[in-house]
Amino acid sequence: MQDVVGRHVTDVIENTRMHIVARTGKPEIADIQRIKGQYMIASRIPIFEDGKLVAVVGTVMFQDVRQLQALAATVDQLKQELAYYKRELRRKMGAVYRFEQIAGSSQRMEEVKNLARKVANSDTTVLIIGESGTGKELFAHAIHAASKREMGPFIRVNCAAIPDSLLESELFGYEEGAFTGAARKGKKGKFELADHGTILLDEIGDMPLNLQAKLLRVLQEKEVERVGGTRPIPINVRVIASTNRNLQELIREGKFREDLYYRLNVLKLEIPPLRERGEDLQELVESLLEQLMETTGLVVREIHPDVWEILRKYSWPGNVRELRNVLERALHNMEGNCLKAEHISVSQTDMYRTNPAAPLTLKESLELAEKEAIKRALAAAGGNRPEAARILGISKSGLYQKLDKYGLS
Ligand SMILES: Nc1ncnc2c1ncn2[C@@H]1O[C@H](COP(=O)(O)OP(=O)(O)OP(=O)(O)O)[C@@H](O)[C@H]1O
Repeated sequence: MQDVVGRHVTDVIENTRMHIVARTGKPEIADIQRIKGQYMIASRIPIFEDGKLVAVVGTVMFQDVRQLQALAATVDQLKQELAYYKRELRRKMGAVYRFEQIAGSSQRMEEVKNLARKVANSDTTVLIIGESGTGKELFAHAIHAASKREMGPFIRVNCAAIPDSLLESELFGYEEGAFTGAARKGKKGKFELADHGTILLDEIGDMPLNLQAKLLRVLQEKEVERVGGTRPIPINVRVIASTNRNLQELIREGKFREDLYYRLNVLKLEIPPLRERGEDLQELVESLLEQLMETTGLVVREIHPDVWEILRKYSWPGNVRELRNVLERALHNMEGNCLKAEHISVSQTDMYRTNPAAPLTLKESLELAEKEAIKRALAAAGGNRPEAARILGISKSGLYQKLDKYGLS
C-alpha cells in the first residue's frame, strides 16, 4: 500500500482509465479491463464535492470475465426455471387462457382483443358483455394472465349457479358460529381467496339486489366483511364482471342497481356473437379441432367442402361453445379421418337465420314457418303445451313430436 501512495495511477494499475474519469467526470460502469493477461469487469465512479470533482473510486466486480459468463449462464437457467414455474402456477391457479389462444382475426374481434390487451395491465374494473358461449370467460382469463397479477389467483364465481341464500357467504366468507346451530368453522370467501389476484363475477346480472348493495360497498371500500363478522378485512382484488343479460334493461326493471353498473362499467368489452363474424369461422374451427384432437385422441386430416357450407349457413345461437360441441360430436361420428357433412348435426331451423335472403327449399321454408307458429302459440299459451296444441289445431302428441324435432322441448 505504502509504495503506491503518491504515484500516478497509470504506474500502478495496468490499462487503467481512472485518470480519464478524473478528467471527464463521467462514470464508467462494468467496463472490461485487461490486467495481467486476464479480463476483469471494473467500474470507475467520480466523486463530487460541492460540484467539484475531488476523487475517483474504482472497483473490480469480477476478477475474471469467465465469472461473469458463469453468472449469465446461471441467470439464464433461472429465467427458464422461472418461466416453467410461472406456467405451472398459472395452470394451477386456473388462468389457462392467454390472448394468443383466443381465435378470431375479424376486425371486430381484433378491436376487442386490442382494447382488452391495453387495459389488462392496469387494475381497471372490466365489464364483459356478450351472448352465452361467445368467449367472455376466455377474455377474463387472458386479461388476468396479461396483468401484473398473473402470479396471483384467478377466482371465478358464477353468480347464477349458486343459490341466493349461499351466494353471500360464498363471496364474502363467514365467521365461526355465523350460522345458528351449526358448529361450522369460519371460511374465507371468494374475495379473500382472490387477494392479490383477479375475481371474475360471472353472470353478474343474476346477482340478487341485497348482494349488489354489499358488492358495491366492497368495491368502494376495498374491504370485505364476513357474514357474522365484525371487522372489515382489506382486500386487493381486480374485478372483472360478465353477463349475457342486458344490464340497462335490468336497471329499468329495478333488478340491477344503477350505481353498481357504473362502478363495474369502467371499461366495457363487447364480444360479438359468432353469426356476426363469419370470417372467424375457419380460424375457430382449426383452433377448436386442434384442442379436440388433443383431448379425444381422434385425428381429422381433411374437411370436406360441404362441411364448410353447413357451418357458414348456420346461425350459431349457442356461439363458439355450440361450435365446439358440434365439432366434438362430429369427431365421434367420423369413421375415417375425413370430416364430412353427414357428421355435422345442427338444428335445421336455425340454418338460415344468418342470411334471411338466402334461397330456401320449400321444405325448409315450411319448417321455418312451422317452428315460428309453434313458438308463437307457446308464448300465447304462457308455456302451457295442451293449450298451445289447441291454438295450433293439432293433437298434443303431434305438438310433442314437433317440439322434439325442432329442439324446442
Ligand atoms: N375465440 C375463441 N377461441 C377459441 N375458443 C373459444 C373462443 N371463444 C370461445 N371459445 C370456447 O368456447 C367455449 C365457451 O367460452 P366461454 O365459456 O368463455 O363463453 P362465455 O361467453 O363465458 O359463456 P357463458 O356466458 O355461457 O358463461 C369455451 O370452451 C371456450 O374455450
